[in-house]
Amino acid sequence: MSTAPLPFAKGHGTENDFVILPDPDGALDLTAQLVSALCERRRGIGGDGVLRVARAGALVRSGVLAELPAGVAGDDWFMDYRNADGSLAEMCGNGVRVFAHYCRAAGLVGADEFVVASRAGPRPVTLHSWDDGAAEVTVAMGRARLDGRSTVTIAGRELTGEAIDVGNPHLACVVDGLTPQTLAALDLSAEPVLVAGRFPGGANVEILTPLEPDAAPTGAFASHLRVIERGVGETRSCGTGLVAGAVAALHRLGRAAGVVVMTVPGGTVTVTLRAGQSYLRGPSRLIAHGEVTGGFPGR
Ligand SMILES: N[C@@H](CCC[C@H](N)C(=O)O)C(=O)O
Repeated sequence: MSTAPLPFAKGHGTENDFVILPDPDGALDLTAQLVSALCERRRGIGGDGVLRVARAGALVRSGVLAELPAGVAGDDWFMDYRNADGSLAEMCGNGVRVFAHYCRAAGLVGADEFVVASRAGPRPVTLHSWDDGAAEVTVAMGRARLDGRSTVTIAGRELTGEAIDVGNPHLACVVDGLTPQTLAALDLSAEPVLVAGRFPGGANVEILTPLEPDAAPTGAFASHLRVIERGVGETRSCGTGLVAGAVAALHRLGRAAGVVVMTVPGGTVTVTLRAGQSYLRGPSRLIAHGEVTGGFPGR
């Protein structure tokens, strides 16, 4: 058990909130128990997940990573993402925006364009604006891969969606006739039931309204989305889920490219699909810095 104080920061991207742990040398024993205790909203700091900030090479040396993911360099800053239940995930789109903001504001990087490494590979970021508390960030999220259709049962209702890999697994369900109001009224408290064996590692589930022209006359589309995240439950936003939702909704129109303004309970982001690439643009907020005391559970 460690008694040394553990520095942390707290941030969120469209209210998908994270405990950020600076650990450049990858020395912290980040157990599932410690992650879930930190994310607990009454006894802990509270968060949908943890972002450990470490050099990719240091995580290989300390055994957290078996090897560098393809395209990642040892000196890259690596987003070691953990869900609130302590499980690992390959990617977190809102997390990358907050992670990039943290790295820039903390002086770990000296430029507004750099690469954030993740288990899903490198994710180039652009900070359009930033200060110690607020930033606007675009993340190049890579190619989102459609992988056939499947179903999910939520609160006794079966929905059909597109399985989509955004580095992590999603089932994005565009529901005919769903409006922002009827979406907001859905009870998503029950655990979604996926088809047995279809997603061996589980999946994040998105429910969204069909595309409509965005209110601003820019040629963009608009959609409203809610998400139930693997390893967390319903969250107020999910960046990879927003990309998956945009891909599924455009696919229904026979399109592989387009701009979609996506609204979630925690705010609004813009997803752009172009030439086989996906881009997620939205806000990041850093709201607190502190120290977890030595006697904290899990340490
Ligand atoms: N909130 C994230 C996704 C986090 C990981 C997800 N729960 C999983 O297990 O795949 C995002 O913004 O993308």
